This record gives sequence, structure tokens and C-alpha cells, in this order.
Amino acid sequence: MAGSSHILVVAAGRGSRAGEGLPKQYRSVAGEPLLTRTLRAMLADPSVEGVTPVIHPDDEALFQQSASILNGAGSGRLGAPAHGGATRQQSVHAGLEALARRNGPKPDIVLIHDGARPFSSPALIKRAVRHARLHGAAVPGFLVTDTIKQVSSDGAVVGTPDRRALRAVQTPQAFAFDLILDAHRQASEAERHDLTDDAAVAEFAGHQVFVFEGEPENTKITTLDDFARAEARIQSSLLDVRVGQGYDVHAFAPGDHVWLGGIKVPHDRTLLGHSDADVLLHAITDAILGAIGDGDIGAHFPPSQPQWKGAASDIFLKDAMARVAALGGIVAHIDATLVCERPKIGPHRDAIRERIAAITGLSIGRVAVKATTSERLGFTGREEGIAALAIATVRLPV
Ligand SMILES: Nc1ccn([C@@H]2O[C@H](COP(=O)(O)OP(=O)(O)OP(=O)(O)O)[C@@H](O)[C@H]2O)c(=O)n1
Ligand SMILES: C[C@](O)(CO)[C@H](O)COP(=O)(O)O
Repeated sequence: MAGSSHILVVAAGRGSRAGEGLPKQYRSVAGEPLLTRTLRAMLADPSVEGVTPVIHPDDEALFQQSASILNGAGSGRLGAPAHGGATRQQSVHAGLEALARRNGPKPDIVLIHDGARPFSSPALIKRAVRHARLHGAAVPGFLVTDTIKQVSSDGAVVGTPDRRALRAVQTPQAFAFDLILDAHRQASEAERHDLTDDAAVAEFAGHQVFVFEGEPENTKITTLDDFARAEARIQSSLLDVRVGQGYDVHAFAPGDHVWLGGIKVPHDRTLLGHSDADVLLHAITDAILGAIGDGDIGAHFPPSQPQWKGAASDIFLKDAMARVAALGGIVAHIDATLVCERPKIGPHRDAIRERIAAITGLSIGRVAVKATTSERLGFTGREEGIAALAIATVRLPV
């Protein structure tokens, strides 16, 4: 019987070659943090029992934000993050030790993947697991098509290896768990911290490593140019543009605040209805679901189910975002209008936009929130309730 497999995603680096700013794994690529994309790719194969991220201790909040966008999309199999070290090798070792300390059985197979490689396919994960079972230590690679030169420090060519014997290797690298944990322990005890991949760690410990077919598209995002290429690649595949609309109404009742766009707004009444009655988030959620033809908020979160009573509505919006991401798409833009006499929305507009941007992972320039009165006409004019309308633009792969 096949045993269990687990994936370690190392994401504790500082991204120094990608220039200043956030660590590269938390920067946005086509509207989503790079690490969110990588984690989703790793969670895509349901036969993998779990995915453990290895992060820098300073990045807890950034990590939680990136992981929260996954919502659904296999995220139940995302484990608590381990803390990495000063080099990739030390981060992998720390992650393996964290897995070894876990309660319960250890995985038979562990795949070790760079957080900076968001483009791996589920087929590559399956191939990696299969070859690890076959050989104990296996890495994805492909023939090099350029001639490779060995050079001395002054740039003088000192050799031209036969390229037929060369392979460019990538991740996920796949191993029997005990083999690679022991190899990392040996390298660490020998104070070898300069090994640039886990195959080299296994080789150091005397194991035979095999190469299986990798994916040229499975590139690593290392420099700013790589970010530009990744962005262009994702954007150019998203040519199926959809527009969805959402509309929602909630009635006023006695109370002292309303939830609008994930912000608690003081008011002399409250809103009644599904969850926390956040009429704005409900309309936006329905607009996104409409764009992908996937029902509406009530179909996925029936008001008859007691767990949604009083629930914070960001859950529903994150779920809709995850449904778009699961189709390989992005939400390009949200435009929403609140219709009410009171409370006045202007003073809260920026906070609401920021909150929606944080929930969705969109930049604030892609979130518009407007408000209007209905000139004292109709139920909103009589201050019996608030209405919200929203439009979402979604881009999906063709
Ligand atoms: N101390 C480190 C260094 C790297 N990594 C991870 O290993 C992967 C491959 O490393 P690289 O692309 O070199 O990332 P950085 O080390 O962040 O980049 P740089 O070398 O430019 O600083 C990345 O997902 C990175 O986060 C890690 O977990 N811990
Ligand atoms: C592990 C790796 O991605 C295989 O190609 C590569 O060695 C990582 O190198 P980095 O300098 O840590 O990015």
C-alpha cells in the first residue's frame, strides 16, 4: 500500500535579488501574493496529505494574510508554519525537524519546494512522489539547451562540460523522509551550509539521486525581471473577461452599529439578516459568484444553517475569491454602490476600500466604493434599510 506524502514549501528567504520592498514571496503577481500561488499549486493534488510552509519569524502576519486568501482550495491541508534559518538549506532542515517532531506518523515521502516557484503542475507533483518511491531521492530536471562554461573568478573559461550529461534541476525535489532528514542532519553536523539544493544534501550523505522529467514552465521568481515575466504570463492567459452583478438589501432594526464592507460603522440602528448583515460584502460576493456562474451567497452559505448566524461576512467574500482562483482566474476590479440616507459613508469610504482590498488581496485602486441617497424616496429614503449594488470584473483562462 502506498504511504503518505507531505510537501515542505520553503519561503523564509529575504529575496535580496528581487530588489527592495516586501520579501518577494509576499509581493503580488497578477493580484495575488506569490506564495499564495505556490501554496495553491502544492495543494492541488489531494493525495498529498499536507503542506507545511517554512517562513521567516518576522513574516507571521504577511504569511497569515497570504494563506487566508486560499480559503477553501484544499487549505484544510495547510499545516502551521515552521520557522526557517539563514540559508535555504537551514530552512529546509528546520522544516524537516518540525515534521519529525509532529504527533502521529511521519510521512514516508517528503517533497521540498521553493516558495518562489508558483507554476508547478499537479502532474509534476505526482511524478515527484512516484520517483521518490522508486529511488528514495529524485529531482525534476531537463536538458540544458545552452552550452555551459566553467569559468575562473576573472572570467577566463576553464572548461566546457559535455551538455548531454547536464541537467538544470528545479523543485519539488522528492525524497524518502528518513533519508533526507538524516542527510540534512549529517550536513549540519559537518557544518556544511553551502549546499544549494536538497539533492546536493543527499549526495553529500552518500545517496544516489535520480533526475526525472521536470517542467520548463516551472521557473523560479528570483529577480524583478522574473516578476515582470510571471505577471505577463498570467495576464496573457486570462482572456475570458466576465462581468458579474450583485444586489442586496437588509432592513434596519434597533441597535447601535452596522457592518459595511467589513467595517463596523457606528449608527443609531443595526441591520438584520444573513450573518452580520453586511449588505456591501454580500453584494460584492454575489457579483463575483455571478461572474463565474457559481450560484449565490445563499446557495453556498444557506441562511438556514445556524453557523452563519452573526458570522463575519469576509468568509463569504474570501470563499468567492478562492472559487475564482480555483478556476485559474483573477478578480480584476470591484465597483460597488451603497444606497442609504444614513449613516454617511464618506467618512468611512477609505477604511471600507482598504478592508475590501485586504480581504480580497486586490490593490486598493481596483476597489471602488460609492454611496448615494435615494432622495428620500422608497424604502432606503424612508430609512427602513440599506441597499447595495456591485459589479465585479473577473478574468479567467481561455
Ligand atoms: N534562508 C532562506 C533562504 C531561502 N529560502 C527559500 O528558498 C527558496 C529559493 O531561494 P531564493 O529564490 O534564493 O530566495 P531568497 O533567498 O529569498 O532570494 P535571494 O537569494 O535573492 O535573497 C525561496 O522560496 C526562499 O524563500 C528559505 O526558505 N530560507
Ligand atoms: C533548489 C533550487 O531551486 C534548484 O534549482 C535552487 O538551487 C535554489 O537556489 P537559490 O539560490 O536558493 O534560489
